[in-house]
Amino acid sequence: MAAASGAASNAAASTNLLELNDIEAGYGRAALVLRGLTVQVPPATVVCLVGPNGAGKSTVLKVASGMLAPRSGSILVDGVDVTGTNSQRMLKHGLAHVLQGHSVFREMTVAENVLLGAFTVKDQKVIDERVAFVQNLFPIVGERWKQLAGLLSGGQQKQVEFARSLMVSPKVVLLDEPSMGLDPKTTAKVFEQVARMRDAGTAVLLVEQNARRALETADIGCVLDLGRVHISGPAPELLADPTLGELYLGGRPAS
Ligand SMILES: Nc1ncnc2c1ncn2[C@@H]1O[C@H](COP(=O)(O)OP(=O)(O)OP(=O)(O)O)[C@@H](O)[C@H]1O
Repeated sequence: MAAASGAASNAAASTNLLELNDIEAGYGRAALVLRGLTVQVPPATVVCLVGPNGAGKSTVLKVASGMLAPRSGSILVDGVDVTGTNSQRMLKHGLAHVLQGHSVFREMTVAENVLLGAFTVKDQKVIDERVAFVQNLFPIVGERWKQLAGLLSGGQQKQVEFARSLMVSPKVVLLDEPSMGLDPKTTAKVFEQVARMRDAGTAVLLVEQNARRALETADIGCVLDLGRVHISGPAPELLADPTLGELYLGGRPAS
């Protein structure tokens, strides 16, 4: 476990799909929220950001997706410097952001919701291949394809959001609190789906309040505090650390 360093800091630069290097960022004239934050996301890996309320976890995702321009530092996607790129172009570079809360359009069908994610894709054959891919990954999406999304449960709607994000064939999916508002059983299923995305080859940068549960799915954990990565390392090591458990994960690990 590394103190005050980025995730997977031993990985060579070229092996990371996303790198946020020494990022400083904040809102308007208010004080900085991120103060020299470094996070690295290798391929087919779930990296999870945990930390206290207000630590800046969602802000990291906003910077990564181009919603919020950093004041300093650099953002690399698959080795290409994309610092200062807006959110629409970030999508083209391969970063898909699944926002906090529910973002399905309830009055539209599951199909319409998912296909919205492919609005930049012109080739129908590619769209068809991706639809088959997401329907295979999230069977409920295929089963309820023609139904109104508003008729699905919260956990099923989350799968529609995941499917929509995968329609651009992203290099990295940014997931902001995917378990928000879901009961424990549904939360467990949502994390299973996150693992399935990773196993299908997509890298994930995940922000979660439900830190212990998220770290059980993640490969790498980063503890944020005071706007930078305080500690990072393999998620099982973070989970097993009694001090971290007390400070950041809501208690000691179960013995
Ligand atoms: N749109 C905004 N405008 C101004 N300040 C903001 C905005 N969004 C967040 N902040 C501030 O930035 C800081 C970090 O917020 P952020 O949402 O990134 O934290 P977080 O770690 O995700 O918190 P939580 O776990 O409570 O969701 C907080 O002090 C918050 O008030």
